[in-house]
Amino acid sequence: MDMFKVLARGAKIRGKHQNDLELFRQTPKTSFRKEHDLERKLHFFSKPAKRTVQVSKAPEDDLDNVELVINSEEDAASHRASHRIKVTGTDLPLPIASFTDLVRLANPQPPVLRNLERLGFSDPTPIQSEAIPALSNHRDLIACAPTGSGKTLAFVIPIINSIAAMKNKGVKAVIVSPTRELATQIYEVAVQTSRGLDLSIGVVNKSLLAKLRNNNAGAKQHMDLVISTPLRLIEALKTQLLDLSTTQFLVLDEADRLLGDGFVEQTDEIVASCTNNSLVKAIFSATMPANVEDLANSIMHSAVRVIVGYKEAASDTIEQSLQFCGNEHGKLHAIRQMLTGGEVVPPILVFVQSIARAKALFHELLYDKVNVDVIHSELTQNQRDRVVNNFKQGDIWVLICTDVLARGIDFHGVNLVINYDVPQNGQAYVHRIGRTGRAGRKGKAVTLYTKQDVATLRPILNIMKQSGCEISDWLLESTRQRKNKRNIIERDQISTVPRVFKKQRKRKQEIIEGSKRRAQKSSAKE
Ligand SMILES: Nc1ncnc2c1ncn2[C@@H]1O[C@H](COP(=O)(O)OP(=O)(O)OP(=O)(O)O)[C@@H](O)[C@H]1O
Repeated sequence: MDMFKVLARGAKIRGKHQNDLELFRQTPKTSFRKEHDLERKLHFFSKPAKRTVQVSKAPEDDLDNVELVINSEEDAASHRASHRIKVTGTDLPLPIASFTDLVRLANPQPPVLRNLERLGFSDPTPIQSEAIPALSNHRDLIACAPTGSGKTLAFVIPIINSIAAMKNKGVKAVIVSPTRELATQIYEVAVQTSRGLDLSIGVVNKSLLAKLRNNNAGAKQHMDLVISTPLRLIEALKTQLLDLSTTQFLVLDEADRLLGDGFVEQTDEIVASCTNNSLVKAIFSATMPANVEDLANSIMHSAVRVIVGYKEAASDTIEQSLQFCGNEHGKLHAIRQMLTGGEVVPPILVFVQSIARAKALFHELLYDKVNVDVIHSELTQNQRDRVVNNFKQGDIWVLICTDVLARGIDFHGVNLVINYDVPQNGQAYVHRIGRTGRAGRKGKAVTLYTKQDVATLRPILNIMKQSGCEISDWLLESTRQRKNKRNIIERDQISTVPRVFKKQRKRKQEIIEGSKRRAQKSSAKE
């Protein structure tokens, strides 16, 4: 079947692509293990089989009889070695090897176990195996694990377990994320995990703020867990609609973004608003530069530090490649070839460097009748939500985006990420390509580059090399020779209009403006 037709707007999807669509639409109802038996060797999601109690046998009844897998420091060391987990800190809690091991932690909530089973999750991922006991033991935490390795549940499970047992009033836990899309996604995970528990959970957005404003003073006492972007949270704090003086848990998701330029002052303000002496602070990300860790350590007390795999590495379920396209025109040609040549299977995410370029590429691909949409921060929140939902439903096959979707977003079954523009740095690269190859699934990522980009490829080549990709010597050599200060590249516009016509147009424009100026001058003299 011609992929051009498959990608065409409004196309009916049949035959071999039906399966891809199903995977894309699927929410994880069935056991991840069952679905992906062939992929069990992938270490981020595999574990030695040694359990005696299954959650499926009525979790509440089994809780007293659970035989723990990890009972000693030796067990812990072998678990850590087999999953490439490095843990440092003092007085470290033992990891858990199954969700039923939650029983040995403070305040296990049977509904949480039931909910995890319903979601098809029986075993914690490596980051969950360490973060859940650390946070349940009220330890500050620095956690770095690959994209798509389950970091969200690593903080949601212990928070839900803990706050469900707290009797005090006021906001008990706060999760901060850099974008609203991610905040909404975390909210959905928290709601699914806490079904059956009497908890009030909310995303801080305009409608929640309006509700809090219209309610009587008691309203704020009913928020147990709030999830928010920094700006909205600060708005809520400044207008005294929320008060974090009773908060016990503060999680910064995508912490290197929240503690980096653009957000650090706001994050600082939020940390300062959490005045409870027993506040537990945790930071999570797939990339954790040393300066971010230093910053985090300055506000933490004897933190547990967990690194799964290598810091700042791409997930090893992603097949990475580079494609040289000469110039900007070549890139447009290459993406057209890819999307219409039948080699790539949707759903596909395409990252570009700016909003203007996102819009321009969207119009070019629309012209090719590709089933494509675009998302960026100039759209209203409703428009953004609609685009995200359409992509999740499989109604859109190719989604063009800026870095607004680069972090955290968990679209199921994205087959390919195309970096139409080379990302600005290694971290952006790791997060962008991490939208595929999630939860043990395989994915592909291709980065298009031009002659102009070669100077900036170094960090990406390093990440690719670390993942075992073969990089040609000439490319390594050419990036070595250049000064690699990453700047945003001034690129030619994305357009099919040939350069010669553009020049003619420009010349015509200059002639018109020149004659306007001359006319203005002579009328001024008169
Ligand atoms: N224990 C588990 N077993 C199987 N799948 C899981 C488990 N925990 C989480 N998942 C699934 O893994 C996927 C990725 O999880 P999540 O979005 O939390 O990744 P992440 O590590 O936060 O990624 P990113 O760094 O991109 O934000 C989700 O679809 C989630 O449902």
